[in-house]
Amino acid sequence: MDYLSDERKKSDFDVEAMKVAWAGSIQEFQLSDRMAKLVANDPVFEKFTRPMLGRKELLKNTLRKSAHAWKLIIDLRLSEEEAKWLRLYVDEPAYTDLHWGMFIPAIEGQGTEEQKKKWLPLAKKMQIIGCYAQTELGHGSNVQGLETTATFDTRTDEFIMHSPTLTSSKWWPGGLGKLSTHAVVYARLIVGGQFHGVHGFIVQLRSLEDHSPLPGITVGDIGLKFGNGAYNTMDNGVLRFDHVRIPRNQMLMRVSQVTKEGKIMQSDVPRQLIYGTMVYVRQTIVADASKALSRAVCIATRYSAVRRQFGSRDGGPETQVIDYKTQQSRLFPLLASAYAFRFVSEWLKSLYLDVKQRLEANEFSTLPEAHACTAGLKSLTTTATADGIEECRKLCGGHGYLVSSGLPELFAVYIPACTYEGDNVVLMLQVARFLVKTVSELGHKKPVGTTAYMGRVASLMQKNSAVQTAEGWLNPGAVVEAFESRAARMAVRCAQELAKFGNPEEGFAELAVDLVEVAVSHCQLIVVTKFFEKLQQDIPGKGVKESLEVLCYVYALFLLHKHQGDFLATGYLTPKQASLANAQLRTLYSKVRPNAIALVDSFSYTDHYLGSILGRYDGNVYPKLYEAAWEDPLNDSDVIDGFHQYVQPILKQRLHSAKL
Ligand SMILES: CCCCCCCCCC/C=C\CCCCCCCCCC(=O)SCCNC(=O)CCNC(=O)[C@H](O)C(C)(C)COP(=O)(O)OP(=O)(O)OC[C@H]1O[C@@H](n2cnc3c(N)ncnc32)[C@H](O)[C@@H]1OP(=O)(O)O
Ligand SMILES: Cc1cc2nc3c(=O)[nH]c(=O)nc-3n(C[C@H](O)[C@H](O)[C@H](O)COP(=O)(O)OP(=O)(O)OC[C@H]3O[C@@H](n4cnc5c(N)ncnc54)[C@H](O)[C@@H]3O)c2cc1C
Repeated sequence: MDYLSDERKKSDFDVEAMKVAWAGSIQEFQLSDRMAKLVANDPVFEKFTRPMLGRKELLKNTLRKSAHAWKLIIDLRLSEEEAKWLRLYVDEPAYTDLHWGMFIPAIEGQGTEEQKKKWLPLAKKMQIIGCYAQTELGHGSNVQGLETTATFDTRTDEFIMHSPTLTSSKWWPGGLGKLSTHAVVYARLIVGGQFHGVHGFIVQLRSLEDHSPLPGITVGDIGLKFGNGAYNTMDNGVLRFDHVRIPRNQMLMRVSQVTKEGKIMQSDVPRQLIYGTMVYVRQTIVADASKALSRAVCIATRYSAVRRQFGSRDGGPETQVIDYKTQQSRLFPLLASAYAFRFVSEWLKSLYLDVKQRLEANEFSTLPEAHACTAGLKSLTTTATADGIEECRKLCGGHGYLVSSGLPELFAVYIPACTYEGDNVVLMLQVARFLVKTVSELGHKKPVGTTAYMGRVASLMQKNSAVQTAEGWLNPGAVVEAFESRAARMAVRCAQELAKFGNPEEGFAELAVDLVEVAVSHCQLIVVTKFFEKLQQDIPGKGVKESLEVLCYVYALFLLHKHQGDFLATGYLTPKQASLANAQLRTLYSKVRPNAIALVDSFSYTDHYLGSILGRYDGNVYPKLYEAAWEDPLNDSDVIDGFHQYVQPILKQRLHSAKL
């Protein structure tokens, strides 16, 4: 029985076509759909018991699933794209993520041709397992502050890897604790007693025979992390070196080379390329944000249509909570954000692929913008997604707090995304630096790409919004101009404040809070612009483009409402215009309402992937919640183990004193 079938009938667009729009293309949709079904129908990938497993069982279970996934990849000859979808739907962080997601990309981006030829085939056949060992106990954000040393010994043509202090212990790398045989280790290069910056080195950690740590290496897991199950399927590790020797050719040498004689040779490649793996991963994290948020939103939307509270008339049914305006005002902007992040991630991927191609051809001019976009959008989307998942939990009331809602584990797995791959505030400060630089160069350098609007700064500073009616806000030009003006005005104002400081670094530190707000406004402008640009494309299917248009305006006007202080303070909007935008937003929520279930169905998530009783496709929530309760191990017996030992004596004492 489909309890949501009435809801599904209300929609006015072609859901199958929307699935394709969400996936990006028919090929991508089919590929993803095939992998989703493959995983959902395979009992090895069951995940309901995960939160109840102890750490050792949990990790062993993850190893079993990873081995099974690898077998499927080999047996079914899955392509790399298919394998990525398979990984998504298996839905369990594992050591293999860092192997494929960071170790291999680090060698690809920073290794010489010779190094790639040697290491990549081994890694791609998984004959070695690698991780990305950058962060230390004492330093994560400040990469130049890392303490691990790699000292070149000209006599033996080797580097000596050493951890001179407790704080230099590598700390956090995923896959390091128990599984990796190798790591790309970031360390201070010391040649002839001189420090030559931080570089990556390929270091073998464990024997390929019996997996025991090699001499001089101390390695282990850093311990339990937030939440049951969740990220505890990953062996985040600690690593120390005691004068471990590696051959010279295991320093990744695309950026700088050390010769046998101990000479440092700089190639034309900028040193920032050492940070290149982070640019790649941040871009993938933006795509993951849309997946995590859409998943939470799908659960909360379906449940909001099933759940009824208050409002019964003449004994009729109560009101579906999705019909409360307050519920809509919390849920629909998140639904719109999921779509917005999906489309901006599509754009970011194409930007990244373009930069990658240029880097391969030794063309580096677009690297700073790629860094700013990946850092800023990673920060913006992960912050919004982490907050959004928690909001979805609240939108599901008490039942959202049950593990069987799927939301607690999703939240616990997701929130470190605000920290890993760059703390979100630290990353926004990088964007701010880029913007301040752009403003300071306006006189002699034409801004391009995502900062092109700064080239029109004079008019953006003068022109105010012309919107007169609520309908007036349904105009891409009006909306984009509002976001451009806000971002440009905030950036210029901040740059003017900065100029008052004799020492720019002092000014940057003092104005950091304002600078982060400038960076956020710039990143929001990117997301809004890319959503409107997406709508310029051919999007087939009845009503699909129209529904996306509604979501695009919801996303933009919700942000405008939330940050109306910025829009008003910069003088671009009047209070009347801000309130017209809010009125339009209310109207838009009413347009979303009949399509809400169809819009989340368009993510095409299987019940296995959602892992949520509240978000079941058929809406059959209550019987399934009731059934699931009885599957809890506490309900194996009517009288709980420990009752006779610890509780009964207390009860007896009460009876005894009652007699007195
Ligand atoms: C066939 C089978 C296939 C099977 C497939 C399986 C599929 C699995 C795939 C899974 C895919 C993906 C999964 C990925 C899993 C992810 C899980 C996450 C794990 C998390 C990993 C980590 O956290 S790794 C550690 C990350 N650490 C950080 O991010 C540190 C943050 N700090 C920094 O980035 C920097 O230090 C800093 C940006 C803060 C810089 O500070 P500082 O001011 O000191 O900088 P510098 O002086 O060094 O340099 C400043 C100049 O450099 C520019 N800059 C800075 N960063 C970059 C960059 N990244 N790129 C380019 N340029 C950069 C900066 O702008 C300055 O420039 P100028 O102003 O011009 O000088
Ligand atoms: C689950 C997980 C997996 C991870 N996986 C890996 C991995 O595989 N490999 C790896 O190398 N690392 C990994 N990390 C480490 C991760 O990359 C770092 O934790 C991250 O980069 C943040 O650095 P930090 O811990 O030093 O934070 P800190 O920099 O110490 O941040 C603490 C606080 O200080 C603030 N702060 C710091 N600097 C500034 C500044 N300049 N201005 C203003 N505020 C500032 C931050 O905003 C934050 O609020 C992982 C971390 C987690 C949680």
